Amino acid sequence: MRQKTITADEMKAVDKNASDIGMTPLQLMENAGHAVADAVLKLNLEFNPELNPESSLVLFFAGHGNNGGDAFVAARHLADKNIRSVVFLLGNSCRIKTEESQINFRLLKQTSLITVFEIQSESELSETFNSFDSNGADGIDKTDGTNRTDGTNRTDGTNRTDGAGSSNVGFSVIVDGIFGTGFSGEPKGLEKAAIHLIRSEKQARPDLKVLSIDIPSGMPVTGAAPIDGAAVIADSTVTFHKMKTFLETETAAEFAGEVFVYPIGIPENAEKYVGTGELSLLYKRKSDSKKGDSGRVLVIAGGPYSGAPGLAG
Ligand SMILES: NC(=O)C1=CN([C@@H]2O[C@H](COP(=O)(O)OP(=O)(O)OC[C@H]3O[C@@H](n4cnc5c(N)ncnc54)[C@H](O)[C@@H]3O)[C@@H](O)[C@H]2O)[C@H](O)CC1
Ligand SMILES: [K+]
Repeated sequence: MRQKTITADEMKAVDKNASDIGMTPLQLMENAGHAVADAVLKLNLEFNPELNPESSLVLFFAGHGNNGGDAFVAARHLADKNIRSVVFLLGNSCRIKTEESQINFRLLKQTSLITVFEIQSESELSETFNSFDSNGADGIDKTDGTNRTDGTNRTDGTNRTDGAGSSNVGFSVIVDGIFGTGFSGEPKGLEKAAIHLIRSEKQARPDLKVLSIDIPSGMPVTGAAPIDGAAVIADSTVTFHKMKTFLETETAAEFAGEVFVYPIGIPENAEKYVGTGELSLLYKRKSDSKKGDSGRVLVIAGGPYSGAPGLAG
């Protein structure tokens, strides 16, 4: 499996092989998130944390899969460069699916430059977003040095001690970590609302940069057109390890923007040798399948060694 472009399923198989030989999912997520932070910095060359650390704010939309986990890591790496981020986790943190994503979510609370909101409903999404949109960084309450993830009192713009609102700081970059390669079907509810919000904000503010992690959320990994066109339209997309087949489609040309491929430290042997990852690529038979349901095999054999071909039948 050493071709230049790979599918989402093949990427999962490589991930599994990498894990089997000692490259943990946590390490891969760390490298992926670091790559996203790097891409954000390249996207917005106006960030100048040394001269003016308050000049820019990045808004992350995160879902409950590892795509959201990459977003958490990226926010932490941006904080390392003195750049403030706001993270909108769509739904409750108890729904975060994987251990590596949970670990990185918890780490967000250890950094004062990151503010986290666990968004519970569509109305809360627009209220919280508008508290930033119209008044700069008004949604951030930093008096107690902690991040508010409790679902209370987050849109009033009061109790600021740092004057962030008066500088009218807005989001200069939105990072889309809602859905990655684990997405299927169609976006609904809060996720769908978030996708529409990102799209309408981009339309209203052409200067705003939108960066998608791995794939624009809502775009099918088959490369097919999104249902009802409900996918993020990004200025750029950061994908990992290798170019993905779905990012070379006509749909991607419409939604993904410029595509950057970042290495994330997958060891060569994870792809060179077949491992347990390949098992996931095998055709899955139905538990009630009968003879012939899963296809037919033509055995061409003969000569003195007829036992094996005979048994194959
Ligand atoms: N080697 C790599 O490429 C690495 C990739 N990483 C990142 O991981 C994601 C894939 O993560 P995964 O958890 O498998 O999938 P998602 O983040 O897309 O999570 C989807 C989440 O949502 C559920 N879901 C699916 N469809 C729907 C739907 N229509 N509505 C609601 N919910 C839905 C699904 O059940 C999942 O729970 C990859 O894209 C990269 O960003 C690693 O971090 C590093 C290695
Ligand atoms: K995404």
